[in-house]
Amino acid sequence: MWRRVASLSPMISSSSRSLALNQAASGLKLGESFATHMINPEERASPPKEKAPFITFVLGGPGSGKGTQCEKIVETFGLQHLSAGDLLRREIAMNTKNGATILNLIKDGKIVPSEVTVKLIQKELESSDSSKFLIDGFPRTEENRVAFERIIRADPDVVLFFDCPEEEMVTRVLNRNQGRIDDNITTMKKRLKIFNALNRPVIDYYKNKGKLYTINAVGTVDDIFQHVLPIFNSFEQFKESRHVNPKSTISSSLVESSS
Ligand SMILES: Nc1ncnc2c1ncn2[C@@H]1O[C@H](COP(=O)(O)OP(=O)(O)OP(=O)(O)O)[C@@H](O)[C@H]1O
Ligand SMILES: O=c1ccn([C@@H]2O[C@H](COP(=O)(O)O)[C@@H](O)[C@H]2O)c(=O)[nH]1
Ligand SMILES: [Mg+2]
Repeated sequence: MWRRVASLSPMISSSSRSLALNQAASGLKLGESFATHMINPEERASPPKEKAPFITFVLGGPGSGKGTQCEKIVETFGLQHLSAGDLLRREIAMNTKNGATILNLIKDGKIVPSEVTVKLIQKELESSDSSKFLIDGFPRTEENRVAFERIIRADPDVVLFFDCPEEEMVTRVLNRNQGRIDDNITTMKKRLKIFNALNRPVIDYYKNKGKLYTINAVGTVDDIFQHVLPIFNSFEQFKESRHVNPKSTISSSLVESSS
């Protein structure tokens, strides 16, 4: 397990410094991948130089296109995609001790207890070699958000919100055809209610923190991705990692940032 470290390095951004420091202290795989060099005895007095992970939360209503856009972000910028819904569905498929409870909650469009979801995300973060993550469909509630901060001890660097009209989301979900237990009109109505009641306050929270990028999620997949590109391009660490569409530069007026 990661453990807390009291002193904070000025080399690490406030957003994710606890995660990097805790991982570095634990000697776990993720911590190793963030370390920029091995520490020799002369360097022990210097502040640690571990790089904090870059965390993006991907929010939006059911069927707004989060997963679809995440695939494109992964292709272009190489972040690791962690879909909270997929992690929960994997618990069901593997028939774990929480599987049956999770199935009933998802069937009903309800939110799985924070502790369960955050622990699944934590396991993925800890076992990953990546330092850049897209956390898709999480946090769903203010309680989820607080639990993530408490357990992972990190904040997102960027929050994407795919803003899509309800009728469009309903059409997309009902046509998805991937055999999801919650892709039916009854569950969809419940999911929309829960999205408006519980997820919108999270979106507002990040808007007030200046971390929210609202993207108009209507149009073709490629059109929408053109709104996503400039967001990642504006971060130094992604300029180098682009391996698709290297010439594509899009006016920042296409995207509305609250920052
Ligand atoms: N821009 C788009 N135009 C039309 N259909 C789309 C668009 N983007 C995604 N879709 C389709 O809509 C459906 C929902 O998309 P996706 O699974 O990416 O949404 P999501 O936000 O991840 O949904 P959920 O929250 O239910 O997981 C999929 O069948 C996908 O192929
Ligand atoms: O953080 C989360 C994410 C998801 N759920 C439950 O899973 C379904 C489907 O999630 P998708 O992100 O749309 O794949 C969602 O309706 C919730 O029931 C969750 O509880 N917590
Ligand atoms: Mg999805």
